[in-house]
Amino acid sequence: MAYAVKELFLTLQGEGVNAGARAVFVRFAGCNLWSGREADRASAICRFCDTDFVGMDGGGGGRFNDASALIAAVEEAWGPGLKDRFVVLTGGEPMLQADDAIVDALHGAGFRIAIESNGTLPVHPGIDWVCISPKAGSTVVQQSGDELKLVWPQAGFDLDILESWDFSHRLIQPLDDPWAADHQRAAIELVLARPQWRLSIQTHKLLGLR
Ligand SMILES: C[S@@+](CC[C@H](N)C(=O)[O-])C[C@H]1O[C@@H](n2cnc3c(N)ncnc32)[C@H](O)[C@@H]1O
Ligand SMILES: Nc1nc2[nH]cc(C(=O)O)c2c(=O)[nH]1
Ligand code: SF4
Ligand SMILES: [Mg+2]
Repeated sequence: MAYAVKELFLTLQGEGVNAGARAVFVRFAGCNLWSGREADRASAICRFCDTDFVGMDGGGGGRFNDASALIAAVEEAWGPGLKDRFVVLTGGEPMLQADDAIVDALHGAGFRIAIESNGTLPVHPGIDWVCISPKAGSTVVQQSGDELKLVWPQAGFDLDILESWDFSHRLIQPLDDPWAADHQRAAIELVLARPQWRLSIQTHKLLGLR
């Protein structure tokens, strides 16, 4: 199978429990909750996306004709060293494209694989670190994993129900938009009221990382 990748780059994981870790990011093109076109944003299921995932024209992006071509690009981005290799599959929605061939090839090259997914598709069982970020108005079928990362505020979620899902870590990530300061305060209030949750800050934005 061929894979459509918007961009592929080495950075530090900015969010969640693994924040600060060196990682190659593979941003797959396309999402099932928004077309990515601004004209469609207001009618999309997911309306607050901070990411351009349309096309294959970003740095390191392109069409990769098979898994070995994609993994070669991931290895090249990682650089020298076979230990502690770490890759994050994101997008867009990575579960539209992440398949056995990619998971097997990345594991074969010694990578620990994390994913950032909206949870509307079952996550590949071979993935080592599953981060699910649910979106109001979608049906979340992947209700287990390593971290549940809820962008906040988001109307339409019952936190008692989310707390019953099977995740090792629960994080609240303030919505980044023109009212971010208000959302940060709301997120802090939520964590102060509900100790099962922790705050996730998008540190790459603060640090000027990609
Ligand atoms: C761009 S998404 C790609 C992965 C997948 N489609 C998803 O939504 O989880 C990566 C992460 O950014 C979060 N995110 C997107 N837009 C955001 C925003 N405006 N503020 C804070 N987090 C945001 C998502 O919820 C998700 O956790
Ligand atoms: N540095 C960095 N960390 C991230 N964590 C999740 C990201 C994403 O867009 O999925 C992201 C991203 O785009 N950059
Ligand atoms: S589900 Fe993820 S990639 Fe898709 S529009 Fe929402 S935040 Fe963006
Ligand atoms: Mg991002």
